[in-house]
Amino acid sequence: MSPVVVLVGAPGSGKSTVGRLVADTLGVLFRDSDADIEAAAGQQISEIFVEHGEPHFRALEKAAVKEALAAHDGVLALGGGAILDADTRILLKEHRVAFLEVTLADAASRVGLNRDRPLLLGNVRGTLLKLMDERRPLYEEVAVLTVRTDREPEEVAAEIVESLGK
Ligand SMILES: Nc1ncnc2c1ncn2[C@@H]1O[C@H](COP(=O)(O)OP(=O)(O)O)[C@@H](O)[C@H]1O
Ligand SMILES: O=C(O)C1=C[C@@H](OP(=O)(O)O)[C@@H](O)[C@H](O)C1
Ligand SMILES: [Mg+2]
Repeated sequence: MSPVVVLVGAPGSGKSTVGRLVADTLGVLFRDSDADIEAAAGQQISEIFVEHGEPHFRALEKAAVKEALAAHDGVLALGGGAILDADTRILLKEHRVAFLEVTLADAASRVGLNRDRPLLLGNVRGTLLKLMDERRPLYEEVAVLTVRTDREPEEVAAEIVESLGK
């Protein structure tokens, strides 16, 4: 079993939003590694960060991604930092991965409006800039497709569906 497509990209690139649209279009299930982590831990991501720290969150994330890659055959959205783990990147090489590319301005305005992201507390723009610079090579390393997101989520989803030949 393998996901139809796996979405990676920075926070605010639209992985969760676009992933759901792609799944709806294809008539398959949608899964989000962040939601899996929250369900397994019985805590929100922000609570996990505060109570147990980022390394613990990353360990939960690594296990959640491994499990979803092996057991899910719909659309899978990962958290923005999942690709930081080298073993996860190796696993992703066996999958169809799409990188949702986002500008700093778009990411900053989208996460500013949205639910809490513990990593971005404080200086949202500065943290996003650093994180996007550091991670871009990792997103590009695992992706077979790069999709621009400076347009409506429906258009982003349509390009991904088209790339799948469906
Ligand atoms: N292409 C887009 N254009 C405008 N807003 C978007 C787009 N994609 C996502 N959003 C909005 O940005 C916010 C973050 O989206 P989300 O899917 O949670 O991103 P991610 O999972 O990559 O962090 C949400 O409020 C969502 O509605
Ligand atoms: O970029 C990151 O390190 C993170 C991104 C978040 O997911 P989204 O990319 O869906 O916001 C979530 O996994 C956690 O807050 C850490
Ligand atoms: Mg998300």
